Amino acid sequence: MIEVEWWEFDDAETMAGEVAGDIGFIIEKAIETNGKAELALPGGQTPQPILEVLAKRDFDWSKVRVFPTNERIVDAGSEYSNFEMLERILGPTGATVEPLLDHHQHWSTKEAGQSADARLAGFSWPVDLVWLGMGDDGSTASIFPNVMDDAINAPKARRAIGVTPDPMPADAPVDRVTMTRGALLAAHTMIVTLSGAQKKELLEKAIDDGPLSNVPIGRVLAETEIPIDIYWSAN
Ligand SMILES: O=C1O[C@H](COP(=O)(O)O)[C@@H](O)[C@H](O)[C@H]1O
Repeated sequence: MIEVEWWEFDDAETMAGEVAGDIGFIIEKAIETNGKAELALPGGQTPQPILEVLAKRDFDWSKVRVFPTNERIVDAGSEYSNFEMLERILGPTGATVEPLLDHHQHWSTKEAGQSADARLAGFSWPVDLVWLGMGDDGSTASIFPNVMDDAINAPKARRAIGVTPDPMPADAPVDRVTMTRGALLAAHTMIVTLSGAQKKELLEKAIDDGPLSNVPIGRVLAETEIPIDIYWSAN
């Protein structure tokens, strides 16, 4: 049975302060211990207010490297890019924000996955933090329900693969690259952030179903060997 602790908040703003505080502690400890901090961060809406609070903290940001857990295969500057979002919020701090892809190249989905895999080899595994979000369908990073086998069962050494979602998510109908389950689990600390009653119910069931879960977040969390903190806000 995995070890999870839920932290519940009335609103996204209160949650942002708490999560940013906890991530700040992880960064400080990592810099103190190893002289650097390496963090895998989610895309989507939920992380943005948290990152905005975190960006106001006064670390030696030059020792912090972050990268997205997943990315949309889009041109440089696209509003769909998770890297662009991280760069916009954390770039001004002086942290190094690493893309999973060279967005100036025109990759096939498979090539994009291979390229992301090669880029991820440049980090020190396990990384200090893997932070996950969750979609309405139980997806996490860009591991989607109907097409999750390759990411869930990837060879241990494979950290990223290309993904064609089926169906395509309406809010960003493009192919992706995602960290594999093996890479997502290679972390000193793992947290999940989400909001809304429907997602809470879905995640509780996914955790209860464990390795038999039919949604990606359940299949990923079922294999964790470290305690997981789950931060949830009602809205
Ligand atoms: O598309 C994505 O969405 C999920 C969930 O995002 P949210 O807006 O519901 O918080 C996110 O975890 C993933 O990294 C992102 O690419």
